[in-house]
Amino acid sequence: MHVIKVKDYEAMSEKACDILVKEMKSNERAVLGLATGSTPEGLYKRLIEKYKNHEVSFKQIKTFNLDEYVGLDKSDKNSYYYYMNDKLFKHIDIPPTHAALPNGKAENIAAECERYEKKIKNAGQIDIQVLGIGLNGHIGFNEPNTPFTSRTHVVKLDESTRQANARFFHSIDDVPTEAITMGIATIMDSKKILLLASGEKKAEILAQVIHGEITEKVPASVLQKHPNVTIIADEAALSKVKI
Ligand SMILES: N[C@@H]1[C@@H](O)[C@H](O)[C@@H](COP(=O)(O)O)O[C@@H]1O
Repeated sequence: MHVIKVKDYEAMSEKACDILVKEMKSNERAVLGLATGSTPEGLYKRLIEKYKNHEVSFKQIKTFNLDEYVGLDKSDKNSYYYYMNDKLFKHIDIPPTHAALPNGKAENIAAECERYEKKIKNAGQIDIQVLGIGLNGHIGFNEPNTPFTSRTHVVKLDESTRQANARFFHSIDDVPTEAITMGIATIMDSKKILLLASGEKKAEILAQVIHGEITEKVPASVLQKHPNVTIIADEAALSKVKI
């Protein structure tokens, strides 16, 4: 794992943007894996700037998001579909058919998981997968004890994850109980992985991910086994890591 320590959230976003732009410049048909949450918002703002300054085009880029809540409509402000459209897609020239998320409103969720996994496979490998990290070490919505061999599947969300994400909803009762997520093996198939972390509240879990045992109890610890992982984290998030 290559760890890049930066000063703060802005510097993390800047560095992540540089890496994605470099990838898109070297391969205009790059396949990007994208994440939601607060962490990548600064990255998306910068990518929009780069697009507006004609430095990059997304016309031939394909994207796959990690996850989506089950049961939320695309028009629901808390769906990841809405988030991605609002924070990135509607501001750039990506063809809507190239920007994929799991469909959390599919009638048959199991079939939807299979369809999504196949769609990723058909696009070839994901060139760079962007990840945030949950406080319990989840990546995508792969909660602790998800098998490392998992493919896209439906998950029951941890109470701690629902609590952590409740800030976006009216109340905790409105937070969905299930989600569709790329599996850990799906994520590990990516050629490169970029894990972003900012803030003191990520310090404990990040230390476990970098120095701890590789265990399904800490889903992100699997990244130690991936040949090309870059962690970009700020000083606060790395405050418990010796580097
Ligand atoms: N499913 C998402 C994850 O993909 C994300 O990494 C995590 C951390 O979110 P944040 O970046 O807001 O800390 O939250 C959610 O649960």
